[in-house]
Amino acid sequence: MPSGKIARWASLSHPRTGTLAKIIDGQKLARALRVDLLKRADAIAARRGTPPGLAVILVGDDAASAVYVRNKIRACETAGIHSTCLRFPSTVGNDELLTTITELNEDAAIDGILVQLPLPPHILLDQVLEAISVEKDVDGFHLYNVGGLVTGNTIFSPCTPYGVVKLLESENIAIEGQNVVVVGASNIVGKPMALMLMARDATVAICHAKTRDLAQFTILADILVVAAGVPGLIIPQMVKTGAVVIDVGINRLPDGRITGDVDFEGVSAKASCITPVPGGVGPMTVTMLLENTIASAERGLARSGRLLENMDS
Ligand SMILES: Nc1nc2c(c(=O)[nH]1)N[C@@H](CN(C=O)c1ccc(C(=O)N[C@@H](CCC(=O)O)C(=O)O)cc1)CN2
Ligand SMILES: [Mg+2]
Repeated sequence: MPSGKIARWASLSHPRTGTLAKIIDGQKLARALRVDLLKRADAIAARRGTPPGLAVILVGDDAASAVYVRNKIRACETAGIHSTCLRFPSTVGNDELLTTITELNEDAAIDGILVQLPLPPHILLDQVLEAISVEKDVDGFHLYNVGGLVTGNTIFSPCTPYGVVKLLESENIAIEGQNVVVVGASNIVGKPMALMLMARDATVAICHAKTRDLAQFTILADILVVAAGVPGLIIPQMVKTGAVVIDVGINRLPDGRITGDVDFEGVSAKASCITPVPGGVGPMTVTMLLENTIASAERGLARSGRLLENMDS
């Protein structure tokens, strides 16, 4: 059961058409998915003698990044993934990062590599992301994988939008033919989210900081995905009755608590389904990182199996 305030709303809620939205519990789904991930990781370890491996590169001393990385490392432990965190001071040179990534690309025990964002401004972000082997790019930030979202050839989907798709699927929420409005056009959430939903035949509009009269778009959304980084941006008047509302925002309040981009209590009275913050999309982001890492290891095994077959024939 969800805890605290979430539990109070969950107990009052009823599906889809009621006056209080159903709360989509990302924590619960993440826990359920990790049971299966652990089985897949164990199967990989049994076949190749080493568990799936993830390398995380953390640069500088951003407190939030350190927390996210710690959570990823802990999540790996629960899913049978071996993880290693390589920490660098904020003064690290671009070349040192590139050398490290090259070594990790060649390391057979490492199936996934990610560079925690944001990076200090002197680091050439594009160069660093492009240095990661596309086959180990478990964040899905490499240009090849980003481009693959357009053409349907991506190897890894970026974790946050992938988590949103899983949440929608878990609730049997139809995507095909639905009007989707994505608020926020970042490279790591808004843009890939829009592409992934287009690939599932939704009609998608992307709004952003320069959009005039945001409400005229959001009010049309059957599914509203909000990743703007503006606390309380979405109020009930901006939401169609019965809409599915996915809040990807993570904003830290002065008292240390985190809140999303959606007025949760107000919008819950209008939406049919809604994700809370925390406990909605966030836990799914980390779970999809585990999924991508395990999928990478499975693909590696399939490749080496094919190689052996070719040598036999
Ligand atoms: N290399 C990457 N950098 C960043 C990513 C990313 O996917 N890859 N995304 C964000 C940060 N992030 C993961 O890295 C992330 C942020 C928040 C959560 C999360 O679980 N949030 C919880 C609340 C946590 C809290 O209380 O602080 C929730 O919403 O329930 C997961 C992952 C930017 N950088
Ligand atoms: Mg959340």
